[in-house]
Amino acid sequence: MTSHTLNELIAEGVRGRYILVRSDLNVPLDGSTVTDDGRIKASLPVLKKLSDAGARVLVTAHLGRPKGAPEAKYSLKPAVDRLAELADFKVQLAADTVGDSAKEHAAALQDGEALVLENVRFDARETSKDDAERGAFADELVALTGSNGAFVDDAFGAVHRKHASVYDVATRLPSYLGDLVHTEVEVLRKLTTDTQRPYVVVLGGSKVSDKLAVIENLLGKADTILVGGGMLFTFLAAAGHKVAGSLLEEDQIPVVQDYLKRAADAGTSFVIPTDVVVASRFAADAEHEVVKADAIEESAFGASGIGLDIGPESASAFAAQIEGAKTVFWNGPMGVFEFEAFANGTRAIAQALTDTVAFTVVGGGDSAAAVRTLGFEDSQFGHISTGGGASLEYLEGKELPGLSVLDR
Ligand SMILES: Nc1ncnc2c1ncn2[C@@H]1O[C@H](COP(=O)(O)OP(=O)(O)O)[C@@H](O)[C@H]1O
Ligand SMILES: O=C(OP(=O)(O)O)[C@H](O)COP(=O)(O)O
Repeated sequence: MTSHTLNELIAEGVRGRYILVRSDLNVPLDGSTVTDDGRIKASLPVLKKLSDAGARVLVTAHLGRPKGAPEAKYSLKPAVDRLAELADFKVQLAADTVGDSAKEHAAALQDGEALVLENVRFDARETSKDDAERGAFADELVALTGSNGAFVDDAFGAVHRKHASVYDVATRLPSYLGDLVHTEVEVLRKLTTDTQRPYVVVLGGSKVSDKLAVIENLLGKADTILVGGGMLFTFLAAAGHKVAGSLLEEDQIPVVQDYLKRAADAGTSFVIPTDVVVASRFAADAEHEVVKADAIEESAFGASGIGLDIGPESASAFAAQIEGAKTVFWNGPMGVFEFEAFANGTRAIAQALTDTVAFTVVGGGDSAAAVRTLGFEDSQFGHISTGGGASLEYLEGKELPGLSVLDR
């Protein structure tokens, strides 16, 4: 990758210029409280560097997956409030993304100040598959930078998204690689060019179809894939088991059956949980019990039971695999760790990663939040990446639109 860097932009001079920065401020919230500010802290250095150099910083970011229209629960306000607390320069939030509020606040911005535009995904054009629609939105974002603007992509967690604020703005402005993206890519490059084996990949979380797609290119690259979190139920269903009310992507069952068929020839083995924690409902205080993975419907909750964590036997089996590994990449919590009763699987995996001598990388907003919430320190892991899907797609060897668009 031979992109222009933020330091080159600073050397060119940014005082008084509008610099558009894509950050990843997609943090977990409990109501309006940020429960893990890791991504905000990781985004701050680039914003500060630009502020210190006198730029007028326009920040774009997304939060959650709103459906292309404003929705109060997806406002960036909690994230921006936290950013403003941490920053030693003025940070404001516009009430819209490219509307009157954004234009007025941008026009009033002083050197060294930052304005965060409201959630880019409040506009359906941000994520459109139609190039012209995304382009029109990108034009409106770029117009806020006046005649001498530039773009810095610092949102590592979103580099795998061909979205207007990630990709299309970079085709319209002189564009630069942010320091966070640079650091993340350097670590992952090392992991892919000099992979020490056995190489174990642990997958979980709730973005099931995104992550199932990634497995295609991990076959043959990873020695072992440990399957937990929401996706494990699609694996169980693919093996012919009933999963009651658990998260299930029915249309992905044939895809998983195909992976299972090809795994041995590809030299990759899957480890699927043998026991699961099943709950009566999706709640912190739900009744729950451990059952065999092939007997989920036989729990006390019958067909309405929901699998919310891997069981203790599976957690031990996963930990043993991790103990024997030389490289471990982990994305996606093993269960609904936000509820203490269903955090044990995730805790066991985090513990195994901290106990092993292997090089360990944890990727993903919620995975990083999980290890911190459960009391682990960042320094106990080889690297904590701000991007889950992004780092998985990098490890797959896929071209990432947010990176390739910055290539000179
Ligand atoms: N069995 C499960 N059922 C429903 N949700 C789950 C399950 N296991 C894990 N999750 C949820 O997955 C979410 C994180 O998923 P994801 O966004 O894919 O991870 P990351 O942000 O680390 O990439 C967590 O909020 C967690 O509660
Ligand atoms: O949270 C994110 O990704 P992750 O859960 O894979 O770490 C990024 O902010 C990207 O969000 P998206 O997966 O809704 O595009």
